[in-house]
Amino acid sequence: MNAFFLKSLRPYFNFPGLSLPGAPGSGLWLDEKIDALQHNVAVEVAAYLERYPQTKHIDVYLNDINGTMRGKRLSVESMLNLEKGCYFPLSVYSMDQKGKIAAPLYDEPDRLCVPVAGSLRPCPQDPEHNAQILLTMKDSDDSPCPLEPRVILQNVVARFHQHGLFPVIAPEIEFYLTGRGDRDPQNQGCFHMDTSSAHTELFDELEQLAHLQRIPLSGVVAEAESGQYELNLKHSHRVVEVCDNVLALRRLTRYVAEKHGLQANFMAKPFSELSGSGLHVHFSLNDSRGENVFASPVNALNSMMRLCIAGQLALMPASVAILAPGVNAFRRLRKNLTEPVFNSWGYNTRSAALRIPCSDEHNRRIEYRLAGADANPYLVAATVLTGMLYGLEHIDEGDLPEPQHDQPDLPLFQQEAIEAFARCQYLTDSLGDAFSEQWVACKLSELDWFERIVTPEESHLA
Ligand SMILES: NC(=O)CC[C@H](N)C(=O)O
Repeated sequence: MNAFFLKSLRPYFNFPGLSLPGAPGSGLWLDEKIDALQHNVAVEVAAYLERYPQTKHIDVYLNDINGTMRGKRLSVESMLNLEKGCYFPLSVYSMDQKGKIAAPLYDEPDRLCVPVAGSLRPCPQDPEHNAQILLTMKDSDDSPCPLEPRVILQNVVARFHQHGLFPVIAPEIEFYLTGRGDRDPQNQGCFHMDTSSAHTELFDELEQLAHLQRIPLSGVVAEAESGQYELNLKHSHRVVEVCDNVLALRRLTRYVAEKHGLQANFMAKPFSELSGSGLHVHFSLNDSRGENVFASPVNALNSMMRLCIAGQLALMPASVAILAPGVNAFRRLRKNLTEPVFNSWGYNTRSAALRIPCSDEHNRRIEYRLAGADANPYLVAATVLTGMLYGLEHIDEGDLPEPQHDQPDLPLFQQEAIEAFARCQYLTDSLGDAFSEQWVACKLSELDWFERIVTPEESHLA
């Protein structure tokens, strides 16, 4: 990390024992290192098979750039050799939302994919007989694959860790339950307790399976619209793992809904007249002792927090292309009371993209509300954290904005958002050139496909 980062960090936050550059030798850093060393896939498999002796199959999978799981089901025998990994084509990371290879890579090479330690768990479908494990792809020289969103997030998080800072995140994912004719007719608005009880069995099963999969689901809330709900995940400094869990939870929710004759819809704007669905993420920063660096009175937010807010705002126009991954996500970014159309920050307001929720000082955090429920959580976290790094590295304290609305201007159409992303070298460098090129190619290909479709509504216009 460059000297500039250190220059801007030092005056604002001096915690004892900070040794730069490199790892502080204690606290959360060590905690994660010890954990990684203790994890051994062969040991994990043996313990799993002891606990689930009836296991017949294992799903091995990668999460692609759109957050779609891609993998295969193997027989239980393959579990015994799991640590050796298996091969998938690199083009898994060039696929668009429809699974089409949008940006062909030279030679279509296969790459070795190895299991992510600690990710072996029962599959939601028939957990006694089916297991699942997340894979991570290696590049040709055995280094982590730069096109993999999980790796991209790991790299961004590592930039904080090098300086003894530990991002903490807590996601909230909105979705609609649809199916049985119309949406749930009993809905009586936000937080209505009887609304969730209309689906008691479904949510009970979701909770049980989430527990089985070690997904720390901390709440289910009825949202503003009929049939709309929000799933809350517990905050954690294991940022990458939290994002693994968001994707596992989306899959789990779809599965449980289907079992109950319904569909879980994670589109950002499934119904033109109703509120959209967001992936809101709460961000804070811990020091190596686990203390929240943002802790400060609400009317006097400290400089670290204000620099992070300013950085997030500065990079927001370029970030939209990642936070809104398709045309549908842009339909959500329109004027409405609660969707974050005001590209701004504010206290306790849901119309701002960055909201400072009510909390005590020690839980002070930024809720980043712009991403759609369909966004890839690894990329959302990597992008928003890059904004925070930008603030810490490049923004002067004198430039910190007061709470405001309608600043900065956001690109509200996908084409211009993609262009703004491609122009922002700080963000494309942070996510990696190879990935950024793939993303632009995939998104342009999806947009091209979409714009060729003639909708029935158009015929009424001629
Ligand atoms: N309760 C809320 O915060 C509503 C959020 C809104 N559904 C969105 O799309 O972001």
